Amino acid sequence: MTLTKKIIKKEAPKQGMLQNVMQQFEAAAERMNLNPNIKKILAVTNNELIIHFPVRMDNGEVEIFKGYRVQHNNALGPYKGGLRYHPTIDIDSVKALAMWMTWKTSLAGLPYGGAKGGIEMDPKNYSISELERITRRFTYALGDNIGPEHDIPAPDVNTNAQTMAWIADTYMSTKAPSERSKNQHVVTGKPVGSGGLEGRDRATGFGVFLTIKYWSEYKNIDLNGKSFIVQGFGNVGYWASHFLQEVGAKLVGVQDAFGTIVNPNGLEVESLFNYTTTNDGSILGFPGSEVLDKDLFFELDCDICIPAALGNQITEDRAGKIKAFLIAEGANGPTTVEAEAILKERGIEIIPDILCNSGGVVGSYFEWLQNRNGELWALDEIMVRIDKRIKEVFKKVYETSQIKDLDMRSTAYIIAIERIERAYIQRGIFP
Ligand SMILES: NC(=O)C1=CN([C@@H]2O[C@H](COP(=O)(O)OP(=O)(O)OC[C@H]3O[C@@H](n4cnc5c(N)ncnc54)[C@H](OP(=O)(O)O)[C@@H]3O)[C@@H](O)[C@H]2O)C=CC1
Ligand SMILES: O=C(O)CCC(=O)C(=O)O
Repeated sequence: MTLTKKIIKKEAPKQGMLQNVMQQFEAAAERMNLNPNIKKILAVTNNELIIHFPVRMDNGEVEIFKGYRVQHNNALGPYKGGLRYHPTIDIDSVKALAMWMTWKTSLAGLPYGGAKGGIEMDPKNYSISELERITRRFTYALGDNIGPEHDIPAPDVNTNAQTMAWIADTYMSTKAPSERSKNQHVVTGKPVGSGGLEGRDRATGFGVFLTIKYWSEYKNIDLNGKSFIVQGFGNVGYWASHFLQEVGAKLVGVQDAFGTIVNPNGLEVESLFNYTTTNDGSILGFPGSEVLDKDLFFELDCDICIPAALGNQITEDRAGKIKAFLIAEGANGPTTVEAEAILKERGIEIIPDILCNSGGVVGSYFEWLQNRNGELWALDEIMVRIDKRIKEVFKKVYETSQIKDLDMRSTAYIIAIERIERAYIQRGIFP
C-alpha cells in the first residue's frame, strides 16, 4: 500500500488559532467584567523564545532546527504545557496553545500557569537517533528557561514518554551531581521507571471519556450503544476510544494523517490500535473497514464526535454538516469561533478543550508531586484521583453553565480567568 501521509499533513491548517483563543478570551473578559489591568496582562504572553539550533544528522550533515517555548502566564504557579513536534508549528500557534494551557490549569485548580513549545519539523523524516540528538540539543538550548519549579514541559503531538526521558536526562546532566535527582520533575510524562507516573499515558484520553460520561449522566443518556467518531488515533484519540468502548459505545469512523476509515457496525479499538503498530502507524487497510474521502469525516452519522488531532478542524463549512449531538474536544482548539456559533444554533453541545482534555495535565501534576515528594503512586489510586478531580471540575462548569444559562466554554473561561484575577487582586497589585 502507498502511504500518502505527508501530503495530508501539509494541508493541516496552522493559521487562526491565536485569533480563535483571543476571541474566546475577549468574549469571556467582557462577560465577566474582568479588571482592565489584568485583562491587559492576560492578553499577552510573558515570554516568547525562538531558538535556532544545529544538529548533526546520520549522514554527517548539519541541519538547523527552529524550536519554540512560549510562557503565557505564571500568576498561579510554574509554567506548564506540552511540546509539539510538527511541521505546522509557528509562533502564533504556540502562543495560542500556551494561552489555552493557562486557562486549563487554572480551571483544573492546579498550582500552574500556562506554556507550550515545540519544534517545527516532521519527526517521521528522522531516525530515532536523530530524534534523540534533536531533542537533547533543543533541551540544551532551552537551558534554564525550563526548570522543575519554573517551566515544566510534557508530551503533546508527536512527542511521548521517550522524548520526555531524553529531556529529563539532558537537563539533569547540566546540574551539579548533588542536584541532579532534585530536577527529575523538570518534565512530566516520563516513562514509568524513570520517574513517570503510572497512567499518565492514558490520563488525557481517560479525562476525555470522563467528561463525556459525566455530561451523559446529566442528560440521562446511556453511552452503551452510542456511536462515536475520532479524528486522530494517537495518545488522546486511542485512549478516549478505549474507555468509551469499555462502556459499550461504538467507534464508527477514524481519521488520522493518512486518511479516513469507517465501519457503521463498529471498529474494534484494540485490534485497530494493534493494526496501526504493524502498519507504519496508519489506520488505512484495517480489516472490515472502508476508506472514506477525508473531507466527509465530520459529516459521518454518529452520536459523539471527538476531534483529537490538530487545531481548527471544525470550521464554518463543516459545522453545518455535523450529525453528532455532542463534540468532545480532545484536541486543543479544534473548533473555530465561527463554527461554534453555527453548532450552538443547531443545538450541538461542546465539551470545551480546556475541560475535556485536562486529564492529561492533572496526571502531570500528580507525576510532579510524586517526584517532588519522592513517592510512587499505584495506577488504581491515580485513576481514582484523576476521576475525582475531573468530576469536581466538570460539575462546577456544567452546573454553573445551567445557572448562568451559558455554554460550557464561556463558563469554563470565566471560572478559569476569575481564579487568576483573584490571585492578582489578593497580592494587592490591582485594587
Ligand atoms: N498528549 C496529551 O497529553 C495531550 C494532548 N492534547 C491534544 O490532543 C491532540 C492530540 O494529541 P496526542 O494524541 O498527544 O498526539 P499524537 O501525536 O499522539 O497523535 C496525534 C494524532 O493526530 C493525527 N493527525 C495528525 N495530523 C492529522 C490530520 N491532518 N488529520 C487527521 N489526523 C491527524 C495523527 O495521525 P498519524 O499518527 O497518522 O500522524 C495521530 O493519530 C492535540 O491537539 C494535543 O494538543 C491535549 C491535552 C493533553
Ligand atoms: O501535561 C501537561 O503538562 C500538559 C499537556 C498539554 O500539553 C495539554 O494539556 O495541552
